[in-house]
Parts: sequence; structure tokens; C-alpha cells
Amino acid sequence: MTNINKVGVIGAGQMGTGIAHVCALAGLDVVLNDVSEDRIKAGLATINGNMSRQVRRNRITEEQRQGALARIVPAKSYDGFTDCDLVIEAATEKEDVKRKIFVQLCPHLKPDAMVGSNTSSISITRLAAATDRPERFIGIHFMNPVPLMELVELIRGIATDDGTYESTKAFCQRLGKMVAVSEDFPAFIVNRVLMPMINEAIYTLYEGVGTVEAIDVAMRLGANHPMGPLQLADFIGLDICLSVMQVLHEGLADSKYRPCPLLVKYVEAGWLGRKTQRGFYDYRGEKPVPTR
Ligand SMILES: CC(=O)CC(=O)SCCNC(=O)CCNC(=O)[C@H](O)C(C)(C)COP(=O)(O)OP(=O)(O)OC[C@H]1O[C@@H](n2cnc3c(N)ncnc32)[C@H](O)[C@@H]1OP(=O)(O)O
Ligand SMILES: NC(=O)C1=CN([C@@H]2O[C@H](COP(=O)(O)OP(=O)(O)OC[C@H]3O[C@@H](n4cnc5c(N)ncnc54)[C@H](OP(=O)(O)O)[C@@H]3O)[C@@H](O)[C@H]2O)C=CC1
Repeated sequence: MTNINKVGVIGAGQMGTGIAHVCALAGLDVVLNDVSEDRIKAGLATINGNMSRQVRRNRITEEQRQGALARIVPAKSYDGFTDCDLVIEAATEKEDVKRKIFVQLCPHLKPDAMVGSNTSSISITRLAAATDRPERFIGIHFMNPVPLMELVELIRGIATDDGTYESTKAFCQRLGKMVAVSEDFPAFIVNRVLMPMINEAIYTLYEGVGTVEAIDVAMRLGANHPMGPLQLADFIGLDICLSVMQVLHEGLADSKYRPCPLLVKYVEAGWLGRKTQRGFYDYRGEKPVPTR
């Protein structure tokens, strides 16, 4: 088993910032990378904002916030990852983007470094094949928002060795997370169950069974979900919801996973949810307004 003390994070979006946040608060050194310096800067500002809120709500101290922020170092290139024990990829949910990252990343890593992917759905075995170290590659699937959600799914590829599994499990526990192990099947456990529910909620809207508000209130108050399914889809990102449904549809070859045409249309419009300020709700005003 390897002790993980320094973690690289690729992708400074919703998930990468959350992963960097919890690692730094747990006392680990973090290196944060994205496609541009501006993206990294925006990511660091998000982390600062989320930690400041935790200070205001007495969840962490001001000292902890400052200490954690000082442990996160930006990296414009993979040169910054040479002494990382583990690198977690949390870039866009597209297999070609992720494969390209792994091909470029691996030559910069020390030989025994482990590589993880935060993918929501893509085969860990296939992604591992794009690296020079499939035995030290593993799926480490955090949930959104990372600082609040207790679960991490761990997914071993066909070649993942026991040392990598045990080391990443201990790493997740150090972050205060519970681990659920999933076999390497499309979308693993959480998204195999959650995404068809969200997709069905979109069909319910598409077929005119209910409005955005009716569907969300029905599931919040009728099934006791903390967020309605359309609100949650906007929170996750509609591009990610669509990618996961496509992986399920192609990977399991079953028409029950067909992405709803309305979901496709929203993504084609660039209405990706909260991150683009428009999805099933419009977030540009003071309060979210349903778009249907
Ligand atoms: C797509 C995939 O591959 C897998 C996935 O992740 S699927 C998505 C899984 N996630 C979910 O299903 C989330 C469902 N939603 C929820 O559980 C809740 O709505 C929620 C936990 C997100 C927010 O709960 P809430 O009570 O409505 O929100 P709110 O009162 O604003 O915040 C609750 C706390 O979270 C904190 N918080 C919210 N976002 C935060 C963030 N990004 N970072 C740190 N803290 C955050 C707030 O400061 C607040 O803290 P305190 O309790 O200490 O005061
Ligand atoms: N959103 C969610 O609820 C969850 C998402 N995930 C998974 O986590 C991953 C990230 O999702 P999320 O954070 O929501 O997505 P975001 O769109 O918020 O962030 C992705 C980030 O990765 C950047 N990026 C794209 N290509 C590269 C690259 N080659 N190198 C470095 N950075 C790159 C993007 O930049 P740009 O925008 O400029 O392209 C963007 O900043 C996905 O695999 C997703 O499926 C897992 C659990 C939950």
C-alpha cells in the first residue's frame, strides 16, 4: 500500500474544485490543472468561496481555510505533477478528451504514481488502456457537491492491482468518505439508477405530463428527494446527463436508456444548467425561473 500525500487534479470545474477542496482540508498537498490559467484561477476562486462559506457557518476555522488554500498549487502543465502520488482526472465527460489527457500525462509521472478518473460512466478498463500503467489505474467517483456528499464509488478496471485499490480506499477514508465498490459496467451504481430517473423526468416534461415546477415539487415532496430531478439535472450539468445516458444506451444496447430528445435539444442549445445559467431553469435573475 502507498501513502498518498500529494494529489494532482486535472479539470478545475465543479468536481475538480470539490476534490481539490476536500483533499486540501484533509492536509494533502494538491496540484490543480485545467486547459487555461483563467480556468484555474476561476477554480481557485470557487474553492475560496466555498471554504469561506464553511467558515461563516462554523464548519471549519479561518486557520483551516488559509492552511488548505495554501496547500493548493496551480499547474499550467503536467510538469507540476512529477512528484504526485495520485492524479485524479476530472475533465469533461468525453472519452476522447480523457484518453488524450492520460496519453500526455503519463510520461510526466513518477513510475509508481497512481492515476484515477472521476468519470461518471465511462469504462475504467478502456480508460486504463490509454495509460502506461493500467494496474495502477482506478475509477474514483466522487459525488456532487464533493464537500457535502459522503460517498465515493471505487471502480477497479480489469488490471487494477490490490495495492492501488487499498491505497485509494485509504485515501477516500482519510477524506472522511464512505466507499461503495462497483464493478466496471456502464455508469457504475449511482448513475445506473439515478440517470434513468432523471431521463424519465425529462420525458415526463417532454410528453406534457407536468411542468418543470410540477415534476420537481412532486419528487421533492412526494418522494422526499432533496432536489427535484430537473433541478438536480441542472445542478449536475445537462451535458453530463446526456453523456451518461449515451454511455448506458450504447454500452447496454437497451432502448430503455434512450436519451430524451428534449435533453439532446437543451444540450445542443448550450443550455447546460447552472454552469451556463440556463437549463430547465433560467438562473440569470434573482430566483431560478422554469424554462417550461
Ligand atoms: C453525476 C454523477 O456522476 C454523480 C453525482 O454526483 S449525482 C448528484 C448527487 N448529488 C445529489 O443528489 C445532491 C442532491 N441535493 C442535496 O443533497 C442537497 O440539495 C444539497 C446537499 C446539495 C444542498 O442542501 P441544502 O440544504 O438545500 O443547501 P444549503 O442549505 O444551501 O447547503 C447545505 C450546506 O451545504 C453547504 N454547501 C453547499 N454547497 C457547498 C459546496 N459546493 N461546498 C461546500 N459546502 C457547500 C452549505 O454551506 C451548507 O452548510 P451547513 O449545513 O454547514 O450550513
Ligand atoms: N457534475 C457532476 O455532478 C459530476 C460529474 N462527474 C464527472 O466529473 C468530471 C468533471 O465534471 P464537472 O466538474 O461537472 O464538469 P465541468 O464542466 O464543471 O468541468 C470540467 C473542466 O474540465 C476542463 N477540461 C476540459 N478538457 C480538459 C483538459 N484537456 N485538461 C484539463 N481540463 C480540461 C473544462 O474546461 P472547459 O470548460 O474550458 O472545456 C472544465 O473546466 C466528468 O467526468 C463528470 O462526468 C462526477 C460526479 C458528479
